[in-house]
Amino acid sequence: MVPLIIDLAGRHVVIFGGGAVGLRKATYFCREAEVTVVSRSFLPEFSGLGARCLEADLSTMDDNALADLLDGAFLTIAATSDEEMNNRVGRAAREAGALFNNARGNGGDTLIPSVVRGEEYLLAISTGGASPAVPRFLREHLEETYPHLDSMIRTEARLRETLKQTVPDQADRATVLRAVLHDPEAWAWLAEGEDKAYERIKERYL
Ligand SMILES: C[C@@]1(CC(=O)O)c2cc3[nH]c(cc4nc(cc5[nH]c(cc(n2)[C@H]1CCC(=O)O)[C@@](C)(CC(=O)O)[C@@H]5CCC(=O)O)C(CC(=O)O)=C4CCC(=O)O)c(CCC(=O)O)c3CC(=O)O
Ligand SMILES: NC(=O)C1=CN([C@@H]2O[C@H](COP(=O)(O)OP(=O)(O)OC[C@H]3O[C@@H](n4cnc5c(N)ncnc54)[C@H](O)[C@@H]3O)[C@@H](O)[C@H]2O)C=CC1
Repeated sequence: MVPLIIDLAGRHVVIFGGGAVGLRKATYFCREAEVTVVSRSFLPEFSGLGARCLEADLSTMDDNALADLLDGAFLTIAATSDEEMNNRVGRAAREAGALFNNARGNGGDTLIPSVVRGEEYLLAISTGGASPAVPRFLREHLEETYPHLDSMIRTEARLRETLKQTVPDQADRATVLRAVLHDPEAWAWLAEGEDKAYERIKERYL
């Protein structure tokens, strides 16, 4: 498997299962895709989420009706508690040419990672399905360890532009940028405010 970062604006994501897992996946995709959730029951949190909710039971749905639901879908997710039904959705998704993620059952061709996101970065973490508790642990660890990562990225970007004009050798520029990243005081300054930190970093390194 290889990681991709995909713009889902205007794409259709169809999720089966209105429980806690379906809700987590729907929340994840609702921020930019058009999401339809199909289930025989829905947790109350689905109202107000912005997803289209269709009440239906897969075990009484024929193959044509299932294919109709998947028509034009970019990604299909099976998150019901019924493994057989999840696998059936997977077969239908393949026929419809949609990507498929299975929350339980035969693995699909797509995994949903843990995501650490800031204004300036996005990290996706996966164990390839081996131990989903680990990506969550790492996400929480990174969020706690680097609360000022956005500020550091903006500061490095500013510094990089300045260095390009003042330091002719590329290797020397890279050394400064790496040194700032490894400087615990630089991180501490960033916690107190970005502009002031930038000035102090310039004083120390330029
Ligand atoms: C294969 C995969 C398919 C898929 O759903 O995409 C899958 C499958 C399963 N997960 C299960 C359980 C748990 N899942 C989590 C958490 C997350 N699971 C996610 C992804 C994935 N889970 C895919 C591969 C991920 C990878 O690459 O490693 C995350 C990253 C993203 C998301 O789902 O949003 C999200 C963290 C989000 C975050 O917080 O950052 C926790 C931890 C917790 O909630 O505290 C537990 C309990 C602890 C445990 O069991 O490990 C079970 C039931 C096992 C059982 O019955 O015992 C199955 C089914 C099975 O194994 O058969
Ligand atoms: N991938 C992941 O991250 C995780 C996966 N799981 C697994 O995912 C599955 C779903 O977990 P939860 O959401 O907690 O379960 P849940 O039981 O709360 O929700 C299941 C949903 O599927 C619907 N459903 C079941 N059979 C259906 C059918 N025939 N037709 C239409 N809808 C149907 C139910 O109405 C319900 O809304 C479980 O099998 C669980 O073991 C559990 C934890 C994490």
